Amino acid sequence: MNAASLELLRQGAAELGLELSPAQEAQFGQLLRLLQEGNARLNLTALKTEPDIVLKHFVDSLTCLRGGHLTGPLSVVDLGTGGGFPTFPLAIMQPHLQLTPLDSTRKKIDFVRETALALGLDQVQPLVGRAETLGQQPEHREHYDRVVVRAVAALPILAELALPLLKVGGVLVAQKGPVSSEELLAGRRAAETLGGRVQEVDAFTLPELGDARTLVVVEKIRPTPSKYPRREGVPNAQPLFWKTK
Ligand SMILES: C[S@@+](CC[C@H](N)C(=O)[O-])C[C@H]1O[C@@H](n2cnc3c(N)ncnc32)[C@H](O)[C@@H]1O
Repeated sequence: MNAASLELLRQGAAELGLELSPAQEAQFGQLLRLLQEGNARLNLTALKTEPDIVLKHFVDSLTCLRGGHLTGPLSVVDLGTGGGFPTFPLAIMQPHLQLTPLDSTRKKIDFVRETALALGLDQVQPLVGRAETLGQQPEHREHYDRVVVRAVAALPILAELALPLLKVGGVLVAQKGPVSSEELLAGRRAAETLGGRVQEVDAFTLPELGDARTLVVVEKIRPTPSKYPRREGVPNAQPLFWKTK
């Protein structure tokens, strides 16, 4: 990683109250290189330049740590991880998290597995599958302390995909762009139907770029009714309390 990009990473982390050790800086440098190589083969991300990757993937992912919901020895599913975000920045900065990056696309999970191995991140255990299916399987349903999700779907869809995976007392941390009042209302209603309650809506801007972001935190307060999640594709096609596009 060049000196200017490293400085962007340090500043972005500092805004979140984080200081990178030399070992963590080296891991981010290696991640950058592996992502650029992987991208040439697999088209994992539209972001190609170093500062773009550093700000829009690394620093952006670290903002999931706002509010302190992702610290300590917690089991965390990263639902729809794609090329490994926010999993990798979280794993580097919070080594006590037990992370399960989940994606329905095998080639993405293969990349995440190889990259975790190369970075020595043993606490990252990737999984191929769809959240709708896993959410109905006893070994995954109501099994995790946290679900984190970045850039996957509208809130009512996320609520249906994520809340069944959480233990009662667990928390969904959904990182999104700007959230309209309509989406938030639908998200609140969906969360209530699924055993959750919106606990916090944290609107902020990304360091350096100023892009709008929202962290929506949903606590699971009772078990999810057994009919949720509905079968594959239905949460997206017929979102609870939300119009389809
Ligand atoms: C836009 S990408 C976001 C990737 C990553 N979270 C990021 O921020 O860069 C959305 C990812 O979610 C995955 N996905 C969407 N719906 C899913 C589901 N129901 N179960 C598992 N993965 C899903 C897709 O395969 C895709 O890789």
